[in-house]
Amino acid sequence: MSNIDVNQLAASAKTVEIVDLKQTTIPIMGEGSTKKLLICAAGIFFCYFYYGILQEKITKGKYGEGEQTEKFHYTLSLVFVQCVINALYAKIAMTIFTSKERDSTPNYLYAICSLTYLGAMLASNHSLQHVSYPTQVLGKSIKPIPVMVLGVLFARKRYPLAKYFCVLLIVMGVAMFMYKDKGSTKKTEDQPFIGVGEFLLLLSLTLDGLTGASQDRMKSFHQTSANNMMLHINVFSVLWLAIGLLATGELFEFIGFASRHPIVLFNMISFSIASALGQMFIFITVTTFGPLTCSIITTTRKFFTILASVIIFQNPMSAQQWAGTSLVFVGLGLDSVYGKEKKNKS
Ligand SMILES: Nc1ncnc2c1ncn2[C@@H]1O[C@H](COP(=O)(O)OP(=O)(O)O)[C@@H](O)[C@H]1O
Repeated sequence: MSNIDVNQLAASAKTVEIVDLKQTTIPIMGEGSTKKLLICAAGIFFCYFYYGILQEKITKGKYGEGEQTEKFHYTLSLVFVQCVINALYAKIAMTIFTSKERDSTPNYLYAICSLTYLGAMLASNHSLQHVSYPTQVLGKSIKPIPVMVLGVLFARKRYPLAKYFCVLLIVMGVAMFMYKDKGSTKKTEDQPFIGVGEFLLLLSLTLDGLTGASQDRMKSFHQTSANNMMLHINVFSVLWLAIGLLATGELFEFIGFASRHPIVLFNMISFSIASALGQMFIFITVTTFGPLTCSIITTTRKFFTILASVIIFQNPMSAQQWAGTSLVFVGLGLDSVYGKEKKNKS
């Protein structure tokens, strides 16, 4: 990405924020912003595609040979490295592009948001130790629903009725597309209905919703910029994680693990660079179009990635997957027409 691109994105983010505040509580989609939305979506798709591959490689990979084989269970350390690199990236971007940005966002809002953001990431990363990667992706596919509901409850967001309907169609479509009935792995009677993995996914979704609500508040009441949001949320997260790493003793266990398997460091740093680049687009989307639009992009990203691989490798699609795909496209199509208010009359 060239310097000019980043500057243009940042400048255009600012413009839309100002227009948004004056005229409406729901993002306006002018021609320029549609282009920007597509650039952000493409950036999120590309960076998080690589992010997903590395996440699975790190958390599900086997380290060592034979009896010496070890599993990776250092979620705090992984998210710590990720947040450090995210924060560094935001700081560099601010120094180079927008050093004079004023920020009226109170620190307590950043502190709360970083706790929920971090909790959501830790819970979803940790769930991978209890459920498979496809199950985690399926569970998190309903993310726009908690983001929308908690935004309405805690950030006084208001959406047209059509928006609720479109979000429901998209989420149902993605979930239908992802869901695979595993007939052979039936639950036995003494297995609980909700296991640890499912509980962690529910927790992660709730925290995603609360993160969205606090970001909605920052956007509406403080016009927080993308770089400021990215920097402060990650710096607070680094602080919480440093406390967690020391309190649990994971830091020392992880240092031992990394010295036995140094490849993990390389993968973690590549993962974090993909995360930082992806987060830049995430925060531009959040501060320009709001956390709900962002969660729709991140959710449909997973769907489109799998759909692309099905098409590229010419795998057959089940009737359920066709139905799911149709729902997603109908939902996205209707959303682009009816899901937003053109202008606030007041
Ligand atoms: N609203 C947001 N604010 C900050 N970071 C976000 C937001 N949405 C997503 N992210 C970042 O992007 C990562 C991937 O998000 P996503 O694709 O929705 O997958 P998941 O939440 O299932 O891990 C998150 O772990 C987080 O680091």
